[in-house]
Amino acid sequence: MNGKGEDEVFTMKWIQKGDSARLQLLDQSDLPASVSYVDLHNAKEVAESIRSMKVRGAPAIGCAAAYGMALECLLIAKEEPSVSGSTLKDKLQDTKKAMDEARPTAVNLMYATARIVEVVDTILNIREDASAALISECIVDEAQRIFNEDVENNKRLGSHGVATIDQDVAPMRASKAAKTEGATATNGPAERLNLIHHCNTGALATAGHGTALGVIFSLSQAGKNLHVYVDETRPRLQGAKLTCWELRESRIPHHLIVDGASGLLMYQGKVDAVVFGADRVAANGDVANKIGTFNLAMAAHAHGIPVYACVPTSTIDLTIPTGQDIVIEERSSDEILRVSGGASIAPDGTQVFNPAFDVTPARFLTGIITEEGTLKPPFGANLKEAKEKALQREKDNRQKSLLAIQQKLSAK
Ligand SMILES: CSC[C@H]1O[C@H](OP(=O)(O)O)[C@H](O)[C@@H]1O
Repeated sequence: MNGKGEDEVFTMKWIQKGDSARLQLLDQSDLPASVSYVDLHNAKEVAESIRSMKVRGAPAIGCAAAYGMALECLLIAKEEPSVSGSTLKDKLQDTKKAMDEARPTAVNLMYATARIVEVVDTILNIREDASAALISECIVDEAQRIFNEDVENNKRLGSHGVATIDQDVAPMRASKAAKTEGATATNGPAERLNLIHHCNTGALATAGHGTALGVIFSLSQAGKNLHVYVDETRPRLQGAKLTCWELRESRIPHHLIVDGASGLLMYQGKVDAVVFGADRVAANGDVANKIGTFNLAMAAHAHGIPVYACVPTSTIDLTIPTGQDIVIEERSSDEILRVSGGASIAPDGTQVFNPAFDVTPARFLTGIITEEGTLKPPFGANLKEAKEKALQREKDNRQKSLLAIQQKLSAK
């Protein structure tokens, strides 16, 4: 995950020979016990991998979905080489609909599949008789662009995060350190920066580097002395299983805690800031994220501890006015009743409510760290500006790919 050598673990890899392709996907449900991969050959297999959380994390889900659309288009082009552009578009829209239903809260999924359909529109507007093979080539290019843009955006987000922590948090840490005598058992030396992180938002949840964990990696790479309290994050335990695995790989000091321990740590003055990712950000700055985020942010707010949502602009959904309008995915009872699939922890017949996400009202956030910079309240106007900047950047990138498409079209 840290970009070293051929044997490095990767979240997903596109493998194509001629008109045959597969998506090699790290099966995250096996971590940390084992590192294993699955080969996916069509959109249905990708959608099932998203639904069963073999791949999870909003940006990673978006990248996988885009590749799933590319797999499907290649298969259609192979089975029906003379299919018309409009028929192909109809089939891909059906594919998008099925893919988008795999996990309804993470907007990166719908954002990515919409970009793929937009490419088809772009091509057909240039030449309505474009072949399915050519359209497939352009869709593969767009899926690769979505993947590569996510890695670059996360690194930019990480550097904004370092600047924000230096500006907002380090002075508070320094004044606290002046009052603290000696190191504490978990916090380490007084000058060390102690963060709480929720769920998993690292390279495993994205195309690379990560969002909130990406800020932590960037702080470490900048030589900051830091330590992380890792929320285990019930019920799927992404913190315990995935974040601890990534922090160990990166040799960043950390302690695993139960989600309910964050309040005590704040009460004891052991927390300098709280960072987490997002699955969808509404136009007013309300943040949908892994269940437990709201309680964490509220406790931090009550203690005057800075709270940052770390969000690529692809996760911002300006069509959703407030968090009240965000669909919250509910998952199976067994995720709560059976820890890692073991025996039930509650009496037979116990009723279960298992929302996978909650919504943190914008008023509990100190900032929203994006690749376009760190946004402070009032979030509405600032989110709109950041999204517009990102969309312009995407349009510029699309323009370059449009030129490449036109060259391909004229060469055919
Ligand atoms: C940068 S990942 C964003 C988000 O995705 C995770 O959810 P899940 O593991 O269920 O896919 C978690 O909410 C992260 O904060």
